[in-house]
Amino acid sequence: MTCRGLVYIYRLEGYDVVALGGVDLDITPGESVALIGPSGSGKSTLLSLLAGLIRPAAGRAAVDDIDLAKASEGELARMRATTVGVVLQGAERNLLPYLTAEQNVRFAQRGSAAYGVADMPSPRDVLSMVGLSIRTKLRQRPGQMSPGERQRLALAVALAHRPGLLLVDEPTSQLDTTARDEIITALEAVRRSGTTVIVVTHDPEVGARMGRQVTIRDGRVGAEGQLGEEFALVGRDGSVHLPPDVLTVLPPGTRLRVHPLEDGTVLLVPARPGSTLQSQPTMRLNADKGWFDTSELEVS
Ligand SMILES: Nc1ncnc2c1ncn2[C@@H]1O[C@H](COP(=O)(O)OP(=O)(O)OP(=O)(O)O)[C@@H](O)[C@H]1O
Repeated sequence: MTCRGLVYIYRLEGYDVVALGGVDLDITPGESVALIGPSGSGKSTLLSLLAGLIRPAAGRAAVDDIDLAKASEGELARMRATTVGVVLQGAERNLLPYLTAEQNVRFAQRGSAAYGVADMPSPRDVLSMVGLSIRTKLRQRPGQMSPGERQRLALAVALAHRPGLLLVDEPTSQLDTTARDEIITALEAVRRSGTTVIVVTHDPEVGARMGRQVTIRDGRVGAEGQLGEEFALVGRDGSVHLPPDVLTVLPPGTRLRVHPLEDGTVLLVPARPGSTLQSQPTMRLNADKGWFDTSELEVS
């Protein structure tokens, strides 16, 4: 999955909302990625674009070999039936209320079979991956299930055709910690099966359990985390989104002097009148590793 300079604009009467202002992102097969970031930053919009539910206003987005800007509606519907599984926010939106759990999965498989997908797992196997394969659960309708079970059923429906990419929007909102942990366990099982997982989440625990965390801020990729370490990214235009803790020291609008040092470190020093390195907060960039080390922030 690749995005280059991806832009999306909601056109409202009288004004436009730029939800994505140039997203650059590559996700390789088998990765599990959490899209995190403040409310309104563009996470759900990015997920909807990757699902082919809305079209980019500019830039490029591709899932496998499918160009999401150029593909026809039919090609996008085929993509969702064959290679991508989508779980929209709110489990109920993904389920048919009058069908049992097993029938919901079977119904989704019928849709994929119409597009030529063969060799799909049995509904029980799919439901087993999300921990819902006991006999009583198979026969329950969504309305008879707990909120966490409904959410896991929505995951199963999205996984029914064994997609290579699973897109999930806020799977744990309004769930208690037990139900949340069961969702995380299910997502980890999906990842282990080789499916790429992209999850929009506000839940730090879900974020931490995905292999990679991508922060979306103001419609762009703001920072990345991996193995507990946060990375800031230099964009294609040379801009850098600073992590929130750094922004408290170097707020938006701060003019910076940029000092590349011989050891590969770059110092960012606020250009205040009469400032010296000793009297100003200084940000240190490690050019070799490409990250900001916030622990080296010198505030004197
Ligand atoms: N249907 C819509 N019409 C107009 N503006 C919208 C619409 N959906 C989202 N927006 C705006 O686009 C921007 C990005 O919204 P989006 O829902 O993608 O953010 P988000 O990071 O997913 O937020 P949240 O975490 O609250 O779900 C916000 O400014 C939002 O108000």
